[in-house]
Amino acid sequence: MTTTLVKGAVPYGEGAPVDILVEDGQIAEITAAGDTGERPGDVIEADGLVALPGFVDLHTHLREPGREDTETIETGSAAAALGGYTAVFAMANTDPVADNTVVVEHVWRRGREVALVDVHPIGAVTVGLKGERLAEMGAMARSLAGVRIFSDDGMCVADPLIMRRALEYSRGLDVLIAQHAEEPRLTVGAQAHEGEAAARLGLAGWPAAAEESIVARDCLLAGHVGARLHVCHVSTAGTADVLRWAKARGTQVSAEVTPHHLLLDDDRLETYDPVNKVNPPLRTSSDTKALRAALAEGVIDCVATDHAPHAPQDKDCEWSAARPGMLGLQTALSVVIETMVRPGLLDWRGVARVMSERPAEIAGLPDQGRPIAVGEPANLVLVDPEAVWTVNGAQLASLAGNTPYEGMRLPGVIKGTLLRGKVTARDGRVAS
Ligand SMILES: NC(=O)N[C@@H](CC(=O)O)C(=O)O
Ligand SMILES: [Zn+2]
Ligand SMILES: [Zn+2]
Repeated sequence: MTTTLVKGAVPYGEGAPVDILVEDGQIAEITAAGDTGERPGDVIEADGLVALPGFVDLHTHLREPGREDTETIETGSAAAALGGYTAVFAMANTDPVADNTVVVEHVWRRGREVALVDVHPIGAVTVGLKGERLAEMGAMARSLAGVRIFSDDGMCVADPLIMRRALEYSRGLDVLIAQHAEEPRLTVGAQAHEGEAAARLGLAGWPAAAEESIVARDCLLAGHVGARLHVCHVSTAGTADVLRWAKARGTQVSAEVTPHHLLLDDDRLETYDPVNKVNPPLRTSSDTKALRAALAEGVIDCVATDHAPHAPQDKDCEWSAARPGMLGLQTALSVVIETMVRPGLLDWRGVARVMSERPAEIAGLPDQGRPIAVGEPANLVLVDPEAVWTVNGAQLASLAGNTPYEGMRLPGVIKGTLLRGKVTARDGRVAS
């Protein structure tokens, strides 16, 4: 039997510190700090640390297979563990695309071998992400990988009839379609959010309505066929309004926002530094404000990183040639503290809700996002809420270094992550 004693942590940052005894992957005892006698096994000194359920990321790009020069399942899993994650969903836009059982089973198996975080492959909705023919969703759902989320992320399922059919199948299979909402006809050649900043810099604009119109359409389609829908990386105030309306009329829709869309805005364009290029683009400061409010309110259900590693040659080039995307796994919590906890929009219970509980519920993971209570799986993250750190892309576990937070001082340091009782990260190092 493996035993770990977490000493002096404060679950959800509420009340008196406790000792949490973990045995065989489960929380076996919770007692007032100091009351637990000598125990054999590992001890984690967690005095004053906030204990939260391990985070669940519904949107991660791990780049294996195909771009192992930028991230592998192993390096991405390390970044996830260091970021406090105990489960991640790996997007299907790999090379080859995860549109068949061979690829999703590879990702699943490799994730198990690395064993730093539960890696759940997302299957593609359409063959090759082309938006033309549905992929074999049923076969992927029934495979060893047990795929439960399907997405063409990177591309929008733009054809309304294909989207309708996908939603109908998803209902029958009890899986979830996650849409990258972007009407492609409205974003041809687009480089940045369509607004003042892009106009001044002469960058082709990416209108908010390209996102909002697809979200509205998909909510109507999901309601019509009685399916669930998940909206990836919500980036505009208008999308939050559409979601509020759809939820009020009973649509089964959930949505995520990325840390970068909560913190950064199109003021960043002034530098022309492609590290700030991302899809959907950084919007205006009034959008970030509306997204924070929508997350606090529950109109946006959760935070997902859209961790998108890119090689230097694909990022350190002229703006129009650069690939969109930014790293996110190791900075997500700090950005959520900065944008949501410090301004008083969320307390630690709220952080647990948006980073762990809601994503686990949306994905249907029975053993993640669970309460910190006796008998529950020991998926835990220990956070020093007062500590501050300086982001350095080269020191992050990802193979790529494209963080938009380079040099920024951010609050909140992750001191430990436990996956079913096994320590996966401790004091900034991945457990071997
Ligand atoms: N977010 C991004 O800018 N890029 C993602 C694709 C995506 O999430 O749409 C990627 O795969 O690089
Ligand atoms: Zn996307
Ligand atoms: Zn993505």
